[in-house]
Amino acid sequence: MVKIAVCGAAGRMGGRIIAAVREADGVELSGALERPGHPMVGQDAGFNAGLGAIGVAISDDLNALVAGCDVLIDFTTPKVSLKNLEACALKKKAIVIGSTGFTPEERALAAELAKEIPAVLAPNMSVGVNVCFKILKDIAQTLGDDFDVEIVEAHHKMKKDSPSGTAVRMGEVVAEALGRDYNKVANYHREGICGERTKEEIGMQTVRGGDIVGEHTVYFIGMGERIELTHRAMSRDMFSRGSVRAAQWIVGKKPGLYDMQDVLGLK
Ligand SMILES: NC(=O)C1=CN([C@@H]2O[C@H](COP(=O)(O)OP(=O)(O)OC[C@H]3O[C@@H](n4cnc5c(N)ncnc54)[C@H](O)[C@@H]3O)[C@@H](O)[C@H]2O)C=CC1
Ligand SMILES: O=C(O)C1=N[C@H](C(=O)O)C[C@H](O)C1
Repeated sequence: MVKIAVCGAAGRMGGRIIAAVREADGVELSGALERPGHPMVGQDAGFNAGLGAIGVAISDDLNALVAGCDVLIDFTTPKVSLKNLEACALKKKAIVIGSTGFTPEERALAAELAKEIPAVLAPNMSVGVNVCFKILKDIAQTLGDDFDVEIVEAHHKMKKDSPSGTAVRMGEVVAEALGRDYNKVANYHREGICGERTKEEIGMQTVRGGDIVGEHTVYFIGMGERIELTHRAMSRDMFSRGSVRAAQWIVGKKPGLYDMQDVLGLK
């Protein structure tokens, strides 16, 4: 039985992950964590999961929570996730991180810390998006430089980071397939007389509003034809089920930084 602790327990994802743990076989919820001072600290973790009382109180004691689990699932913020990664490394516990908005420097720190423990870091834990990551590489390589690439993502009005981690990863996959450096060719901002589009750039556009769960479209725009690859999430439950699947997979693996394509065997 894999013991899973959930960090960000009062969050939009935290509640769904707690529900997914309770529904899954072979795992149990060993703890739920929230930031110190959060109003739900001390309350039953089941309430945010829509389950009623499940007998697990939300704690703010990170070290105790890590000590009591086999793996921590963390959907919070990059800075919090890095602290949790450090805490898990100290206690040799596995971690699954879904947080997005990492800077390249923060991603490098995560990779360094993951030399001590097995860790999954993935901007999107749905099967569908990870299949998209796989086929985007083939589409980009096949079409080559004659098609302009633009990525548009849309999310709910509460999302704090932009563009989404999923959109960035899609851009990275396409850039790598085309022999480009994503950080050099990503274009996040077009305003005023900005000149003609260059062949190499990858346009990154963001839509925020309402309760959109998560939508991503990659456009391959040629002269006279266009290919569009779109993924639409209608529920957070495929992210939460994916995170539990990652948690079951990562326990016992060799130290290192893995992603959801490793978990799903898509590499
Ligand atoms: N990888 C994936 O498949 C997905 C990733 N995400 C990402 O997950 C992150 C969280 O998303 P949401 O749940 O919508 O956000 P949210 O804001 O609803 O939840 C985050 C929770 O973390 C808590 N938190 C903050 N500091 C903490 C600390 N020090 N210790 C414990 N808890 C702390 C907050 O109080 C909050 O309850 C975002 O970065 C989002 O982009 C969201 C959905 C899917
Ligand atoms: O914040 C969200 O909600 C989501 N964030 C992830 C991202 O930034 O890619 C994944 C998903 O799109 C939902």
